[in-house]
Amino acid sequence: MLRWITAGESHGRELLAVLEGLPAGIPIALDEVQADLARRKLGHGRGGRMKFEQDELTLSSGVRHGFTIGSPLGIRIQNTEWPKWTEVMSPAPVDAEVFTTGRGTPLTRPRPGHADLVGMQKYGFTEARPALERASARETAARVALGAVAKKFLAELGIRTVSHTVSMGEVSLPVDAAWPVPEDVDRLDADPVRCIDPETSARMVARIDEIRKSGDTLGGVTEVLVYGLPPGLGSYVHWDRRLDSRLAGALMGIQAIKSVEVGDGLEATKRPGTVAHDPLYKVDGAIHRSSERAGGIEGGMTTGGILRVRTGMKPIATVPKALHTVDVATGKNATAHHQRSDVTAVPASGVVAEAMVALILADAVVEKFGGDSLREVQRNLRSYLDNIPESLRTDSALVNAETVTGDIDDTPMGDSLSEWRV
Ligand SMILES: Cc1cc2nc3c(=O)[nH]c(=O)nc-3n(C[C@H](O)[C@H](O)[C@H](O)COP(=O)(O)O)c2cc1C
Ligand SMILES: C=C(O[C@@H]1CC(C(=O)O)=C[C@@H](OP(=O)(O)O)[C@H]1O)C(=O)O
Repeated sequence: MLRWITAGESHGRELLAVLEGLPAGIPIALDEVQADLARRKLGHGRGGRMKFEQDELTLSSGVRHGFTIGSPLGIRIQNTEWPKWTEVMSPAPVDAEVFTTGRGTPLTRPRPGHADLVGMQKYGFTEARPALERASARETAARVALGAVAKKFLAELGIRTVSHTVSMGEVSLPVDAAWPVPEDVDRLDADPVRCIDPETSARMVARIDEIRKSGDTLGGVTEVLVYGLPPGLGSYVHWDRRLDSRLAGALMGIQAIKSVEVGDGLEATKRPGTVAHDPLYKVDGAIHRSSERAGGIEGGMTTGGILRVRTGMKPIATVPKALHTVDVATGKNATAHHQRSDVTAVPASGVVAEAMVALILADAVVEKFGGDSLREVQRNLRSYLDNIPESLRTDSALVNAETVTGDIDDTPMGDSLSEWRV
């Protein structure tokens, strides 16, 4: 089992992350983890902090001479602005009253759409600072660092991820646009909104500029695709072992994510069954599918095809044209407090989603193939694939159903199935 945990406030000293359960022998280079952190800061529409935040990374434990050693992997990411925040965020005791009121200007006008108000109610604060500090998506830097390590592990097994932006507000990628492949990662990262189609990207950028000028914010949808997965990660036997359940939980755990779709998702709910699934065909000695509508998961398990999941992000809640709220210090109607903020973080949310998907898949790999060293995992994976009987072997290459020839056996199956037919 793989376990991970993060700690750290947005304007605290640093973020901490621990990943436990990885096999030994995975090559980890600091600059590769750092590169993933840099990808998360990209994207047209991000705010001032992303320009100067350095994401100063330290690998504190679990890696020796460039390889994991099987012990918990510890990561620290220092916050560049800490010197400016040492007093407001100081862990040193001041006096009893400061526990609830804090130092610095008290934030008593909670922002709708944030953890501000309920955080105060739940934890007993009289201002929003102690709640918003941890609710902030600054924490996603720690998850992306862990995800970078998980991706290195998966890459050693031939499993590769890519993510891209599907829609920005009402501007969407055409439905027939080709899916990105891992070779597109650099091109996507170089695009201002991480969109595969230049024409749609330009429209998304223009929409962000328009929204910024009007003092508003935008949400959107990103998609993660994973190539090279074996069939059988996850399981149908129990709800919490289903891979789609685990992915959805992890993705919904990203700040501001409000929907998760697997494969054709909601689109598929509008279609009849004949055009909603992925029929099977035997061609040249292997079973092929003719479509990838299910998103590479059937019965809570990977099919061996391309895994495809989408996450929908709500618009940033710190709206410059401030939303209506109540000042809880005076009891009067007011406008929410506003500080520097992103206009949109949809492109960054795709990079975070990629990290969460990689962590869940790495966990599922450890569960299925076990192993204390990378070599052992690789051996177990090979042996599993080699032992799938000839008659059940699948090939992830799609076939064109119209070109499949030969007789179709449509006689009813044995007694047990025909009994259902009543
Ligand atoms: C990468 C990323 C960056 C974000 N940046 C901001 C931001 O600059 N300002 C803001 O108000 N919310 C930002 N958010 C969203 C808030 O953290 C989120 O809306 C808040 O935690 C409440 O959302 P929830 O109800 O889903 O928890 C960001 C989210 C992500 C994933
Ligand atoms: C710091 C990051 O994102 C932050 C997420 C965030 C929020 O409210 O979620 C608010 C902003 O922070 P600040 O209030 O300090 O400007 C973003 O910059 C980051 O992604 O590394």
